[in-house]
Amino acid sequence: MGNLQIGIVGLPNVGKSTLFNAITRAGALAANYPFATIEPNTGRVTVPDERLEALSRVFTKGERVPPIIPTYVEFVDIAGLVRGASKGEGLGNQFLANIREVDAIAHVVRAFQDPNVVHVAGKVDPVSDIETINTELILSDLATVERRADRLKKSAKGNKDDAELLKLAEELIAILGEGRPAREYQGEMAIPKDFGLLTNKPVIYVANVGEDDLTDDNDLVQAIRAHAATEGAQVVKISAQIEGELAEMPEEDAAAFLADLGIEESGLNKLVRVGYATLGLITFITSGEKEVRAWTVRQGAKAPQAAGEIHSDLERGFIRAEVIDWDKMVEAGGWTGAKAKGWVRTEGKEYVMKDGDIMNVLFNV
Ligand SMILES: Nc1ncnc2c1ncn2[C@@H]1O[C@H](COP(=O)(O)OP(=O)(O)OP(=O)(O)O)[C@@H](O)[C@H]1O
Ligand SMILES: [Mg+2]
Repeated sequence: MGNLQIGIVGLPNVGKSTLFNAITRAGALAANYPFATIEPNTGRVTVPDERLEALSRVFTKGERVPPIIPTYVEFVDIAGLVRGASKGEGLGNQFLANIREVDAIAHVVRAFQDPNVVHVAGKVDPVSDIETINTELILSDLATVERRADRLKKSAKGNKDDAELLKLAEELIAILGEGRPAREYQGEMAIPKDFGLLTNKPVIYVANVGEDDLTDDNDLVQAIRAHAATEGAQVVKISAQIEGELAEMPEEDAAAFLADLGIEESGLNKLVRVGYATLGLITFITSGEKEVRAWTVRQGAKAPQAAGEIHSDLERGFIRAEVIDWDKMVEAGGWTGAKAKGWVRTEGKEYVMKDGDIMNVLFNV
């Protein structure tokens, strides 16, 4: 399924680019004034996975250490949205198009009190901020679906598929028109990806706090959590500023720094992990002396589909797969040992992949 893509939204000056910089270390301009981000930016972060390191050690032969090829999550940073963005206020609306294709939305909410950083609404009120952004996303989707419905009205005559799409579009217009997100649509049709709706994507709220508030939830974070709970959405608490500092450090220093702050995991790792969980994604691994590589599939994916991630030939010509749990492979010390112990299973076309499976595909060309 390629890399998971997450679009970053939020009001101006809430810390989106600071977070994005931490992600890419690319130095997109983060500045203390609204609309610092005037170009769409895409950056990527590796999905942290200790299993790959353990396997790379297993398959090391003398000097030859197999390279680790992780999976990535891509983030798209856009300019802050203000009230009226969907109607052309500010710069935000033109950039919404840049996140219509992403898989999920990270909604950054300011939960730090710093009088030196200007808030566009003049006060820090996360629930009101969230509602402002969500309203703009809904209005933007409403405009998108209305345009689509207009086109469908012409093509629906005599075209059954388009007639069904028109019905769907009209149901969506009713929902969005009531100020509700498209994900509340309960009908039987799946909303096609090419509708390009924003409010149909899963949202993760990112509560951006100051470094003193990383351990205990401040009032602002509590308010964000309470709001997210009403939507069934996850909250990841981070300090975008601290993430920037962490991104610059060697790994051991970063671990010590996190311990000093009293937290176990960097905010970025948490965000990536929650993103995978929210979208129901799992990782499988291909592993040997040549390389140790992670791949992403949706939960429920069967072996041929997983093989297709590696190459379409492997899906088309799939015969069977040799599968073993990654920790069994580490214990056995390689394919030969694992086979001798009888730990390598033969799985067919109906096998449902599990997180942490190592797979070797046998196929016909
Ligand atoms: N956790 C934090 N604590 C304190 N200050 C922060 C924190 N996160 C970001 N800031 C500061 O807030 C200001 C705005 O940050 P940033 O440029 O990342 O916002 P933005 O959301 O990208 O804004 P825009 O929509 O205008 O592009 C910067 O001065 C940044 O250093
Ligand atoms: Mg920015």
